[in-house]
Amino acid sequence: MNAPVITVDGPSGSGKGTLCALLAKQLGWNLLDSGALYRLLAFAAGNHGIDLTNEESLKQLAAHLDVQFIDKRIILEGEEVTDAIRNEQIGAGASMVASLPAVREALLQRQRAFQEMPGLVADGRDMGTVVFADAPLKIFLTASAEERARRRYLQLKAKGDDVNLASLLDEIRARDERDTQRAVAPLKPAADAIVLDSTELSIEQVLERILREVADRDLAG
Ligand SMILES: Nc1ncnc2c1ncn2[C@@H]1O[C@H](COP(=O)(O)OP(=O)(O)OP(=O)(O)O)[C@@H](O)[C@H]1O
Ligand SMILES: Nc1ccn([C@H]2C[C@H](O)[C@@H](COP(=O)(O)O)O2)c(=O)n1
Repeated sequence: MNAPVITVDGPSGSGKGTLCALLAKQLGWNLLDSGALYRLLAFAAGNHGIDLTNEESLKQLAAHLDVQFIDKRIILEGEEVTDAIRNEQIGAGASMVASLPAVREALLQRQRAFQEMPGLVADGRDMGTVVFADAPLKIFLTASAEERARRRYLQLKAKGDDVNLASLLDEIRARDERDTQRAVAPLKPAADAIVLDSTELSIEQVLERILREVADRDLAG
């Protein structure tokens, strides 16, 4: 029997990562942060001097990406990059490499390998539409661009970064445009996804709502 999967897709800053980490912890399930793979590829491309539009080289790099996820740490080619991949520049680079079909294909099996017992919470853009299209519970988490920029601003400010709300809003809109308009696996809700707008919901309210859906489907045993 395949391990059950809960997919959580949505635009940048909608709260997917926060929610998925809480959900996986609460259920005792595995967690896939698929965006981290695209971020790692963009970061590795920088290390190797590969242009973010060079599909053939990026495909090769993606197929052989030397990465380890150890607890909450991410090690790329022997170097800890857990924090280094979490900025808007790498996010924009990730969004660029993610628009290349050969790159997406090269990362597919690596993502599917996370589907292990007792279950998987999968965070991304195409988890419910492509990677785990048979998942029994699919969530599409969204929020207004203004609220997502505000959240990102608070998050980066708390880290001590020098940030500007207007620029963050522009970056979020540009990333939304690229992620939703690309030809392959664009960001969109799966036909059978539950669409949750978190603009006016707390993290706890979103978690509670999803746990209710898990219970209704008897997914957690
Ligand atoms: N419902 C919410 N209310 C208020 N703040 C929230 C809510 N959900 C998430 N946040 C905060 O918003 C910020 C962005 O959340 P998070 O990183 O989980 O988004 P994301 O969708 O995973 O973004 P990305 O796809 O770019 O990684 C975090 O600081 C998080 O604590
Ligand atoms: N399943 C996925 C996950 C991520 N991406 C791309 C698009 C995002 O802008 C970028 C970074 O993702 P984040 O870490 O911000 O969630 O990676 C994708 O195309 N498909």
